[in-house]
Amino acid sequence: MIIRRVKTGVPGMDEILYGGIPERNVVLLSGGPGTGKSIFSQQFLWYGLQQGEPGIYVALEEHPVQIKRNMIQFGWDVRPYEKKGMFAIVDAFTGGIGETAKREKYVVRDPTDVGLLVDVIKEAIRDTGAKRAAIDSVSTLYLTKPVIARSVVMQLKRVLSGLGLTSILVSQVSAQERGFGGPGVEHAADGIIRLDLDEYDGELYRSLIVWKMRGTKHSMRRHPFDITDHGLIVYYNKVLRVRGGRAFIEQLPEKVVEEMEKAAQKVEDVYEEAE
Ligand SMILES: Nc1ncnc2c1ncn2[C@@H]1O[C@H](COP(=O)(O)OP(=O)(O)OP(=O)(O)O)[C@@H](O)[C@H]1O
Repeated sequence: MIIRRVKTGVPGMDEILYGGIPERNVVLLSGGPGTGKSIFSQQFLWYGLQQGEPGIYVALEEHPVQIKRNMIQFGWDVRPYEKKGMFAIVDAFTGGIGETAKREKYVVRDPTDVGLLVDVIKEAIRDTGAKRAAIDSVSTLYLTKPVIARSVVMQLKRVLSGLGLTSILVSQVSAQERGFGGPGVEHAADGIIRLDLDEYDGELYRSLIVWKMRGTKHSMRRHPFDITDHGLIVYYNKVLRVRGGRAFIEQLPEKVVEEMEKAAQKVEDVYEEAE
């Protein structure tokens, strides 16, 4: 049986994942402040929309108006897709307070009530026919109650994966923390992608590593990436190595690069044949 894959739409990322995220996987996108988690998850949804795949964005950290404004900066204007009913923001931020919030269709009055949140998410999925979801950030749901972290993620996973969606759960960790958001969460997730921003010798370097991804082979290396006016670009053909407190970006051997490219191309071919 072939595993269907969902392309992230982040250039270079699908090569690292040997073709994309296996369908229905719930992926923890973890990282410190300013590492690019929100942008990555928005790019993932935007790419889906370009492929005709509806999506939902669950906003727990930012006002929906601000999210749309941020996305436009990268050329990702979701408003026409909202009008068409292909995209929805679940507002779990405002609690329904404010004029703009009153116009939002999917408002979670009490975001600490996970049952309520799940109900609104289900409604948004039903209405849009979503195939992709991003929750930004899932850590907000259990910040003050770490003991419920695993059960929150499991509840979300049952709904999202059960309804056939492929999802990104943004997980905030502190800048120096080595983990991904707590043991319960890390094991419950089907995949973990870790984004990092580290200072070496007076300079900040962005890099990412796929820690786990059920259902597929993936690169085991730390790859550098950039954030540009068009979103993230991952250098799947390069590796970030640290020696003596200094960072070095090195080209990977041709053979390794080719293997990733071939795997990603194979997935493309399978899809083309299926069409
Ligand atoms: N147009 C751009 N070009 C280059 N870099 C940009 C651009 N826009 C934003 N950035 C970078 O992206 C960072 C913000 O990314 P993002 O909001 O995705 O971070 P995050 O990981 O979600 O952070 P947090 O957990 O703090 O919300 C900024 O700090 C900046 O470094």
